[in-house]
Amino acid sequence: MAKHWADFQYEIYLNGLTGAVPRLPTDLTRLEALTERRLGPGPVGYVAGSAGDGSTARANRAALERRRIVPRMLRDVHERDLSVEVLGRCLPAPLALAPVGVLSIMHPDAEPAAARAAAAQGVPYILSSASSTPMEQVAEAMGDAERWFQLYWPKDREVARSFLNRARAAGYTALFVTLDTPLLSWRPRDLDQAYLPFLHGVGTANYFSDPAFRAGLAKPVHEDPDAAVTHFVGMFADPGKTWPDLAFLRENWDGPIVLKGVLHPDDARQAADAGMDGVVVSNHGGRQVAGAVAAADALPGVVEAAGDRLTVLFDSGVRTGDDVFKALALGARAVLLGRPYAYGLALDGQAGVEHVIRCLLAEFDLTLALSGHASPSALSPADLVEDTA
Ligand SMILES: Cc1cc2nc3c(=O)[nH]c(=O)nc-3n(C[C@H](O)[C@H](O)[C@H](O)COP(=O)(O)O)c2cc1C
Ligand SMILES: CC(C)CC(=O)C(=O)O
Repeated sequence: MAKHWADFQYEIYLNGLTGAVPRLPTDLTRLEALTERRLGPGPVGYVAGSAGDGSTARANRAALERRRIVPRMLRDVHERDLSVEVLGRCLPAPLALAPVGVLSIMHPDAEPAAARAAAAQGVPYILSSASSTPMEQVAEAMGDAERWFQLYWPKDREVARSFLNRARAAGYTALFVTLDTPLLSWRPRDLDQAYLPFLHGVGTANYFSDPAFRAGLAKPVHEDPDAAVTHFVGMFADPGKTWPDLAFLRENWDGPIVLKGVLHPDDARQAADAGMDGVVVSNHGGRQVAGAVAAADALPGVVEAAGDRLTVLFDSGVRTGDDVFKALALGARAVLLGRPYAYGLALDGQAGVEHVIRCLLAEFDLTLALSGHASPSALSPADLVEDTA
């Protein structure tokens, strides 16, 4: 019998018999406000902020909220199985933790704590290139859990090649290449605080520990950290890249490659033509293009264009179990969770991230069952209506 994530609900009530209540709210939309009170203005602005006036981040939520579930009754939901196949792996639920860099500004235990939480719950963790901890150390923290690596594609080919070699050697099996960040967007919350973690050396661990990166420095990092940061800023991304450049990644990575940040159906077709394995429909949580299409509104078009040539994943705005339901009903195979787990980490370290995962999946499991479905594969757009009021 598959695990019933909804059992967490009963566990909470049972614990209540001894007077215990959850340390964090079970409504994950409340975590941001709590984090705002806990962290300094720079870090909290960085994680909670988005591009421009925040309209894309708001649109992400609105596009999910506008879609309403139409529950069905009397359909035997006693036994449920939330498992899905993603990139050739069987996942226990349609969820992975999105790559979120610089987690040490949230909590000193940073990426290893998030990775341990994901591993404990059996959920894949996608480690960011811009992590505060080198990829090898995070891999160790994950034990034998599924490891996926996110690449910010460096301008320097040798550094890119070195990252891919290191990731493979450390046991990462799938590569997520983020396309929507060739430049950092206009982010007023960060600009008003004049705060960018990288300039404080945070998020540079994979670079500063990389032999190919270090070969480009006149002096060792510890002798001239400012020069190392400048070198990092110069090579972090390359706005000159185009579709044919993907051949380099295909030649240097033999596992699945997923392009993150795809919103247009034609880009999905190009991804498939370039031999990619999947796409993440994402607008980076509203952090890149202010005024961009909401991710949930872009999802159906990408799903149609992808057909059976690509695995389609989704992120941007997922906060609740019903958001997961809606993304899957619109055609995503699984969702990536972003800010909520970073807030869980900020508020309660590894335990906070585990709490977030368990709440989200318990709520999803219950939403699925109460809507008359026993597995994610049963969902379709017909389970939703659009609230046009
Ligand atoms: C603080 C922060 C750091 C992020 N760092 C990365 C990153 O290093 N690589 C990446 O591909 N996406 C990064 N993202 C984007 C997430 O992977 C994901 O697309 C986004 O958080 C989803 O939106 P949501 O937070 O509204 O759910 C970051 C997001 C946040 C909030
Ligand atoms: C721009 C990156 C370095 C980190 C990131 O993805 C983000 O802050 O959204």
